[in-house]
Amino acid sequence: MSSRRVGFCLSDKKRRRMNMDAFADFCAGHGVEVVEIDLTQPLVPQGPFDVIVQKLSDVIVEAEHDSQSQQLLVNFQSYVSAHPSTVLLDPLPAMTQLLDRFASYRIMSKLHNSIRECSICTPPYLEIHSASDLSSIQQAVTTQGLSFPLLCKTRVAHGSLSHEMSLIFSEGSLAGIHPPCVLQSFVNHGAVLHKVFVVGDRHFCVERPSIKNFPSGPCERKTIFFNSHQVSKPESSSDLTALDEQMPCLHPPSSEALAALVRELRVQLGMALFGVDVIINIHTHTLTVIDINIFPGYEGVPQFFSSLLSHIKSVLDKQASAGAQATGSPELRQTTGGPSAATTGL
Ligand SMILES: Nc1ncnc2c1ncn2[C@@H]1O[C@H](COP(=O)(O)OP(=O)(O)OP(=O)(O)O)[C@@H](O)[C@H]1O
Ligand SMILES: O=P(O)(O)O[C@H]1[C@H](O)[C@H](O)[C@H](OP(=O)(O)O)[C@@H](OP(=O)(O)O)[C@@H]1O
Ligand SMILES: [Mg+2]
Repeated sequence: MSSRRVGFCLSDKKRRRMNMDAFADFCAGHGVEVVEIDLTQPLVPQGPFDVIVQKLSDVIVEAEHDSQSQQLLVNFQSYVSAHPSTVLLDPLPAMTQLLDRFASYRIMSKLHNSIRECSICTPPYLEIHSASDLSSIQQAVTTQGLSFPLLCKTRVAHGSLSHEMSLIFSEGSLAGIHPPCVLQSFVNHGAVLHKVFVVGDRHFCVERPSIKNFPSGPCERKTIFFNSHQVSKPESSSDLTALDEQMPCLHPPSSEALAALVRELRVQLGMALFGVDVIINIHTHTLTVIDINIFPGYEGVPQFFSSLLSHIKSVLDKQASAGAQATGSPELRQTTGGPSAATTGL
């Protein structure tokens, strides 16, 4: 197999977190050249690339209000459009939709009906688009079937501010929310989170600390403000994650249910690199999906490098055989190489 060239487009934080230099060394040993793409320089001289692995979420979010970031995004998209044989992991439109919790929660809410072989659900949630009077929010909470405690999360699902959230215990405390945001019923799950990390057709489930159980229903308790990275990182340990009373261990999610969930999400999202956060409801024992992340950290997945390289190779092999016909439209070839992933304009 001639040397394959893989470009990486990551924020500095992501590049360090992922240890991209170590991944480049790992790939070099397998005949795959990994190079870092400098978005601020012309892309053509830096290419060509067989595959580009990107997490441009920072640039996409900043492009909303910053012309320089918008130009970087336009340059990148122009390069990708002009090089249809370059496989993008993952396509920008697929990634962009997950930067908006309104969009990702709509996808999550349909899983219950699209996965028939097992029981998977998502907590009731409510989109709060703009500041509204308290009574209409309270009314909507009731009519949408949400139950206290409620979690309030920002609409933007990426970046440090997106991890600042609150646990709300009473209707009166809803006055403190800052739209645009989502309200989501808190589900007691015994302070154990199951992080499912997806890399192409492989997935890995890692157990993590999580928020403790709370009495169901409204109560006169002050809102708890927290950062999600304080409660569900491997080392997270606080009053918020320590159970107030012992409870029997819950069975982890069944491998069949996780496989069905990942299979469905890979088709729905058209992505190869994503994470799904899953909890088990302590009352119903139902597998409950609470979050989807783009290109997560894969902490606790020692197989990440080998799985990513394996996926890159499989995508390129498909590209090579599909290139033989070269009849598919360029857009269809700009996918993750996964199941008939559809791409839509940015
Ligand atoms: N509906 C819910 N019921 C119970 N606990 C929840 C719920 N939603 C979130 N949590 C808890 O809050 C934590 C953070 O929530 P969430 O994953 O939505 O935030 P996030 O910032 O997107 O996290 P990350 O990006 O690190 O995955 C979860 O790991 C879990 O401990
Ligand atoms: O783009 P961001 O910074 O929001 O991406 C986060 C992502 O939302 C998750 O919080 C990841 O954590 P895990 O789900 O535990 O992997 C973060 O990974 P990390 O290794 O950087 O903590 C992403 O940054
Ligand atoms: Mg999460």
